[in-house]
Amino acid sequence: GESRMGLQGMPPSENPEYPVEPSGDKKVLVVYFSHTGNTRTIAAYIHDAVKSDLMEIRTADAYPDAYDTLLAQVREEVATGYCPPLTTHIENLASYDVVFIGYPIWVETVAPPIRTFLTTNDLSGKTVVPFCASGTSSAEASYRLVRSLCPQSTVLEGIAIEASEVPSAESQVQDWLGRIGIERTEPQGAAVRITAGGHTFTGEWLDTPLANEIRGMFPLTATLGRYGGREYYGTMPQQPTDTEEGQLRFENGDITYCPSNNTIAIFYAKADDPDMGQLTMRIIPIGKVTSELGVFDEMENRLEFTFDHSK
Ligand SMILES: Cc1cc2nc3c(=O)[nH]c(=O)nc-3n(C[C@H](O)[C@H](O)[C@H](O)COP(=O)(O)O)c2cc1C
Repeated sequence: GESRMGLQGMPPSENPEYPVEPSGDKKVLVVYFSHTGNTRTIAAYIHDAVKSDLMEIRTADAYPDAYDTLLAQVREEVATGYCPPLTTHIENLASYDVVFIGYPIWVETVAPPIRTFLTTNDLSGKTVVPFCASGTSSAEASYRLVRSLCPQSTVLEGIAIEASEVPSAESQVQDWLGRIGIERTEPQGAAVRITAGGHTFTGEWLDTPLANEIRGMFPLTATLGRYGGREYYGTMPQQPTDTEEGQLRFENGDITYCPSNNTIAIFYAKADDPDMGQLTMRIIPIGKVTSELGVFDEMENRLEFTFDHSK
């Protein structure tokens, strides 16, 4: 997809990675400042867990590396409420619904570049989520500052991770995202309805070239027979052309196409069975049955199945 952010003064390697569709119908941005990389690592955990854009905030003047010099400068900046100029400019900030804001705790509060970011950008009406890397300080004062700098935003519970914990904190971050209700929602495939022997199943169809080609044949009727106590399969009424290589494993519920013998199958059981969980012919997933799979065990061994759009 197109990159949705305008960047100035940043090398190409710093462009946001994988601009992808956001979580659910919300557009999410993860923006952060990091001096020694801990906040960057947490930002990556969030970016991996949530469908978001990712952007690092850079200052016009780099902070010194020497700790004492840096500490003296940061103390002064925090005491005076100084806003260091940034080279990062997010052109379409308005289009985001949720903005994660990451920073190291510096002298008990938000690192000054974030003060600049929150002062120069309008986040009103958005959901703002603070996250930070810290030493041993509480992050509460930093959250208060975030709330006071975005009074018109909904500021959610933040997370603070101690520097030494950062490398092993991915699941902690995922738990927190679940707690605050921001989780990745997988894109929903097209809803389909499958009927056989008086039963109706609901399912999702994938958005792949092959799956779409087969969906174009709906209503698709085929006679499928039970095999191995795990699947119903049978020959397709027409042969699709847009095939891929396929795979030798399946999940229960998978609706698949097998190019070697032009068959469609519904796998309903035994994905974890040491013998029957293995395939000898490659299959390509095209959809998934989302309703109760136990029904398949009780149906006749040979049946006419109809795949159609859900009405
Ligand atoms: C100048 C400076 C001041 C800091 N002040 C604090 C502090 O007051 N409380 C704290 O818990 N950690 C403090 N730290 C530690 C950082 O919050 C911690 O190392 C953090 O993981 C750095 O994140 P980063 O790697 O993203 O820059 C300070 C670090 C620096 C460099």
